Amino acid sequence: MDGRTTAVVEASSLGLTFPAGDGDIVALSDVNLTIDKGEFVSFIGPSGCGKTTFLRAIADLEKPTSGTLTVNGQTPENARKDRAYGYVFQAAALYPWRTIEDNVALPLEIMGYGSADRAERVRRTLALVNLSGFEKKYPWQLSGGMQQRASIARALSFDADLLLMDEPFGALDEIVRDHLNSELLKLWARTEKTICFVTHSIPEAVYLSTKIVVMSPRPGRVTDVIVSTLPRERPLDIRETPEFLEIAARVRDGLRAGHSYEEVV
Ligand SMILES: Nc1ncnc2c1ncn2[C@@H]1O[C@H](COP(=O)(O)OP(=O)(O)OP(=O)(O)O)[C@@H](O)[C@H]1O
Repeated sequence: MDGRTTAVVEASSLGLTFPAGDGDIVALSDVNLTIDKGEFVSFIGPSGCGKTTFLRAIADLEKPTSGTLTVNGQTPENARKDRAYGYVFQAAALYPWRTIEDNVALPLEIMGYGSADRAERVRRTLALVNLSGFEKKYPWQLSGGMQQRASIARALSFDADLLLMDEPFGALDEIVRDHLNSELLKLWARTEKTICFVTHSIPEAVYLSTKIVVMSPRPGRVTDVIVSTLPRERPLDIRETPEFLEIAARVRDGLRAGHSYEEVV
């Protein structure tokens, strides 16, 4: 961070095209977006609108083909080298032969943290996601929701300020998802991380976010950016309030406007 800006992610006229044999695929086109420190930003839109590509570009896993993208005021490559982000995938992607604590410690091992520091960080991050006491278990001994919490702990273990989460709760049933949503909000409040979160769920996006980015496909672009008027502290029953439903309706309208039903098979 250069001290002049609080922008964690800044995209300006960002475009990203994948070359393909039968014509290029424009995954992102003219994306302009600022994500400030401490924001919780959700990306919502139909399949193929470029949500994952945008997250991967922030993480320096894809290279933009036009425009500019900065992360903490730096190029994505330098931000990656600075360990600016933790990444949480849809599947927990834990190694089955490693215990939960050894899974969480893995990035720390790769980054060369000493064993005492590793142990302390594993203890602290497992406590953050309410998994204290499960250190010695193997992933298959935990429920899907607990596995996903372990993968969040792994992403948090090296203290990155930015957390990139690609549909982390998409495969979980609704009750577990509700629970993890409210836990994630508490974790966000406690840690003051900046979170970029991909989802297909309107209620999830509205419940979690300070800002909702609505995207549409072909080419992938941002069609609406909704700044939430909900308070930061959100009990689950906030989802029944008129204010919540109003934001959800605006997201739904944005999704409808960008959706071509003819192309759905
Ligand atoms: N490595 C790649 N090579 C070619 N095309 C790609 C590649 N990665 C993504 N695409 C294409 O880019 C577009 C955007 O993909 P992306 O995965 O970002 O969409 P998404 O909004 O995350 O979709 P979903 O909700 O299904 O995960 C899609 O048309 C996809 O097929």
